[in-house]
Amino acid sequence: MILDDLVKVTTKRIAAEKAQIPLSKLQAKAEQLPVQKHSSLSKRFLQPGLHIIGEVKHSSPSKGTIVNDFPYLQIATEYQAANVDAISVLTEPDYFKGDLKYLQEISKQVRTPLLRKDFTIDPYMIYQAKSAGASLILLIVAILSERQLADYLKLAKRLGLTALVEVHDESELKRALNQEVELLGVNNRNLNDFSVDLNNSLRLRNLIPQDIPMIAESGIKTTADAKKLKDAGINGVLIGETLMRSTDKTELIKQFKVV
Ligand SMILES: O=C(O)c1ccccc1NCC(=O)[C@H](O)[C@H](O)COP(=O)(O)O
Repeated sequence: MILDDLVKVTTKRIAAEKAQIPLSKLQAKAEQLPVQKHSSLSKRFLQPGLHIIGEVKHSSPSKGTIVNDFPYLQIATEYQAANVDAISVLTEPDYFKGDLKYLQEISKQVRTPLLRKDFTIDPYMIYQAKSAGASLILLIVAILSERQLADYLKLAKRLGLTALVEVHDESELKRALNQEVELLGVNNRNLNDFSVDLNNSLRLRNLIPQDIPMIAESGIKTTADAKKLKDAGINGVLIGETLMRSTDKTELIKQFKVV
């Protein structure tokens, strides 16, 4: 399965990065940065309306290269001007052509909260996210043990980061809800065959307490998709490919916001 490969390459990459910048040095840097008031971000997603997380995504395992031209700073600036609630920045290099430097540079240019979109499997990556200017990190339940999930949630909280905890099915959701989760993402993409089914989000919404904001992730193409999700009580959508391929991202975001 693709997640196994992603974990493998990420483990190797992080080992190499630790050899370049030791954990102690990164930790010292991250811990001296200001801690934002915790949980204000997740609460924001509970406010009325459909919240939008726009993704800066160059490539993906399911689609290959999505766009040839990738002016990531310009894209993030456009997302901010269109008033997205957060910007997801892919930093995984091997399958998504992402880079931590995109996050670092974007954080210097925009004030919108940034999600470090990567396959978090080591606390080192959480310190990296904080140091690079992220406000949110992604924790994918499928690739974490109970212990890791609990420890990473605790570390994120201590650093003032909001964790978007991602699940794909009922059993992962159950594991997530055993923890103190403040923001839940439901991925509509089946990572075995890459098929996308928005019903995944619709089905799981009913099993998630109303006070935990839920973000539907992947495969959102049209305003009709977004409306269906909003009408089902879903608080936000994370949109990558559709925005990346759009020649008028501002207008498209405007349309998604008013479904
Ligand atoms: O996008 C993929 O092909 C993919 C494959 C394996 C693991 C994760 C993958 N995507 C990560 C994401 O969560 C999406 O980038 C995000 O939900 C946006 O999806 P989309 O709007 O369909 O680009």
